[in-house]
Amino acid sequence: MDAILKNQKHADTSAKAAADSASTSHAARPDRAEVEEAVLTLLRWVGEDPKREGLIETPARVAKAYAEMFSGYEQDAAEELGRTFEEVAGYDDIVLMRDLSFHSHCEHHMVPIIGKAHVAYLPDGKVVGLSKIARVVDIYARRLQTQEAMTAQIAGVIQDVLQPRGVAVMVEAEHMCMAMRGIRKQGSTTITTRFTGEFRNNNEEQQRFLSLIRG
Ligand SMILES: Nc1nc2c(ncn2[C@@H]2O[C@H](COP(=O)(O)OP(=O)(O)OP(=O)(O)O)[C@@H](O)[C@H]2O)c(=O)[nH]1
Ligand SMILES: [Zn+2]
Repeated sequence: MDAILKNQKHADTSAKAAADSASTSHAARPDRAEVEEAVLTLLRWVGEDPKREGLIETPARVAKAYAEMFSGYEQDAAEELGRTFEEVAGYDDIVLMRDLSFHSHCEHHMVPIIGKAHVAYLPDGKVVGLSKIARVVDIYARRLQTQEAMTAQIAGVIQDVLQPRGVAVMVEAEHMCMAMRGIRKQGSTTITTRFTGEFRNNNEEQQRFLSLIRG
């Protein structure tokens, strides 16, 4: 648990550093030409001829795709949750978003992790726009991840910023590094959970979350 928390802190710090450096200078990052050169090297590594017609534009396309798939380093999840509402007619029960699909990449092999996140919180006076929860999932997904760290990061930022009575996060995902290579187990799903506050301390609330996502 401590290790996950530390990683989470580390990830947030590095993300902040990346975001800061992105807004000030790109000194720490390679430029497009260097990235394209690296893709050329990979093409040669897999046995391709980078000069053949179909591959001429590939290094540029890969650089563009990576910028999109890893755009989470440029974004601040806490900022997304900054705008809250209090006018919800006293509603203070569970808010649950089920089946938020995401695509991420594992930090070990840089291949896809494909899955769904279920995120709930018990508001304490304020709620947040539903799309913001989905954005938080995407921000963390669009970084190199382990499923455990991503699960802890989503719960951590919602707890820190909204300060609800509790947060529950379940992530279900398939890791392509287990399906396409290595052990080659297709169709297996990894489930991770993180509970805070009442979801952690009150078994009934935790069971309610679990039965709602299964329903
Ligand atoms: N805990 C955890 N492990 C992950 C995640 N994504 C990938 N892995 C695992 O990370 C491990 C990396 O193991 P290593 O032995 O360093 O690398 P490897 O030789 O490529 O391992 P194999 O996949 O077993 O061939 C593998 O067991 C992967 O299945 C994740 O999100 N969480
Ligand atoms: Zn992997």
